[in-house]
Amino acid sequence: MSDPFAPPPAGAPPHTGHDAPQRADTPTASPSPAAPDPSAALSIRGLWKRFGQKTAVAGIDLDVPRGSFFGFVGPNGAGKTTTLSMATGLLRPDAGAVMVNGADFWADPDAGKAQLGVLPDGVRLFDRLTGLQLLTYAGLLRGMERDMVAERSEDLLRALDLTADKNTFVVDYSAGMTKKIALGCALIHAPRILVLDEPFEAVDPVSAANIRDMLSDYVRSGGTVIVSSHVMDLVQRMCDHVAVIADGHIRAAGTIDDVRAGGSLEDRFVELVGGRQQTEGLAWLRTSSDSA
Ligand SMILES: Nc1ncnc2c1ncn2[C@@H]1O[C@H](COP(=O)(O)OP(=O)(O)OP(=O)(O)O)[C@@H](O)[C@H]1O
Repeated sequence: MSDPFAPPPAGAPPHTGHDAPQRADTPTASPSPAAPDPSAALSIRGLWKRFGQKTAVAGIDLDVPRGSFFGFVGPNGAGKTTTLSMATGLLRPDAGAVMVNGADFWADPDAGKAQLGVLPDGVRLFDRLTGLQLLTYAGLLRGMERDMVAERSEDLLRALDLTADKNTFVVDYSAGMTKKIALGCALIHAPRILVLDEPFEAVDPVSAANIRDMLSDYVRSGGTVIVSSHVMDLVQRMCDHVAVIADGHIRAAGTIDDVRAGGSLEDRFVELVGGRQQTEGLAWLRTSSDSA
């Protein structure tokens, strides 16, 4: 049997790990430096995704150690959501390999998904359910016993400060409340790996601190958290590992201390991705230039 993770021979179309159609403009994968790491919670090799002419993810390699609190950062449009979507079964890669806890994810996505709790970006929920009903639905969908679902739902509602709103329809939740109930749905089956796209966006500081504590506790007990965020200070304080992505390429990855190299993560991020404007800015926006 051929090695499913072997890079394609030179000139050959990239290995997809599944039956994705090949396009003439699909990039030829550059050989990855090594096979995926089976000891990692998530190991990615040569992952590609194109949308028309736009290359969103350009053949990245990434290892997320088990038991790590892993930050995934990058500027707008860098490829974070696309990468996380391909790593969690929401989007089929054009090429490349994804290994979750040592198993080829795209060879058996259902088995992979069972190990993951996912908070996707732009989450679409069944919002005509109440918060409690939505958690119950998520738990039952994961094959959990009804008693356990009921118990964990109450625990989650308390931890997320949503108990008072448990019988409110999700459609009537604020953006932050919606984010929190979606997070609850990702947690209810106690997965070994959590993949959270911008979990703190729109969440108030007290709830965010509670969620951080909950996630830190989860990591201490052996779970792995992968979290995308734009808030460098938060990532620096909360995570032990980080990867920086820009233009679909990984610019740096490793422990927080390795990546920030003595400075702040924010300064290092700006250095790695560039983009600070040296121009005069928007002259017409200054109140002093009132030509109107
Ligand atoms: N379904 C799609 N169709 C076309 N282009 C897409 C699609 N999804 C993503 N892209 C493009 O791929 C690139 C990467 O997008 P992605 O959403 O992965 O970035 P991101 O790092 O998550 O950005 P942000 O921080 O703004 O959420 C962007 O240029 C985006 O416009």
